Amino acid sequence: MVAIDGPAASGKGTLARRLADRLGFAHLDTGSLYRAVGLAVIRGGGDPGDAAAATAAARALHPETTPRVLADPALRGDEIAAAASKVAVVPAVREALLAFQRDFASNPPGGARGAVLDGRDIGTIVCPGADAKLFVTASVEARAERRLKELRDRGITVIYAAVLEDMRERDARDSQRAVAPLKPAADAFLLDTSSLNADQALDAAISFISSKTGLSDHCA
Ligand SMILES: Nc1ncnc2c1ncn2[C@@H]1O[C@H](COP(=O)(O)OP(=O)(O)OP(=O)(O)O)[C@@H](O)[C@H]1O
Ligand SMILES: Nc1ccn([C@@H]2O[C@H](COP(=O)(O)O)[C@@H](O)[C@H]2O)c(=O)n1
Repeated sequence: MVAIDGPAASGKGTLARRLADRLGFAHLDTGSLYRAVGLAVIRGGGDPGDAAAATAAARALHPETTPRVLADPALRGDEIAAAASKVAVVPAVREALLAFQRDFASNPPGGARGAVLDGRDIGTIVCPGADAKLFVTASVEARAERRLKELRDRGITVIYAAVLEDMRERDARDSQRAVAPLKPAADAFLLDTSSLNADQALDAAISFISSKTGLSDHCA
């Protein structure tokens, strides 16, 4: 099992998807779970900062329906990212989402031979016994540039300064919260992608994972 953590737009999701593909593992983007809770609160007319509403929404997610909920394109907006980081500070929300993540890691769906989970607390809390842990990072400016490009490619009008400010706010909320803050596990491999493209990041991750676990390409 491979655990990948890191801040927003560091490239951890891209890396996790590509690694899972190369290794023949199932992939879970755990940020989508928090986004689903934030979206449910907003759709219910509530405030993502309301701990009771967030807890009720997290407890209402059921394993059988969760895969469909996680595929909702409405999860991808920046408003939902901010809502996700607000519900994520609530300990009862995190507790409610833990079993689904751990079950995915230990029983990967589709008969996959392993799992890659990416998020903020995978190596520290969700799967502290992971076979390999990576902490993917990049400068906040590089991450804001990436997110800006991504949003503009989707036809969304946005300015760099606003994206940078959102990124800083989310970084602060994620790394300063009391429960499961964003931080590298003591035994994580630190991968700074500021000056790496996605292929270079994948190569660096594969060589770390191979040295740590002996796992190699699914196709090799
Ligand atoms: N190494 C890289 N170099 C440049 N751009 C990258 C790199 N890796 C990913 N990207 C691009 O940066 C953007 C953010 O990447 P990605 O979604 O993988 O980040 P993330 O850490 O999962 O973000 P989030 O936590 O917000 O979901 C995407 O548009 C992606 O294509
Ligand atoms: N393991 C995780 C994953 C995510 N979060 C929170 O959700 C927000 C959205 O995550 P993305 O990866 O989709 O950007 C994120 O800012 C975190 O607040 C989390 O707490 N733990």
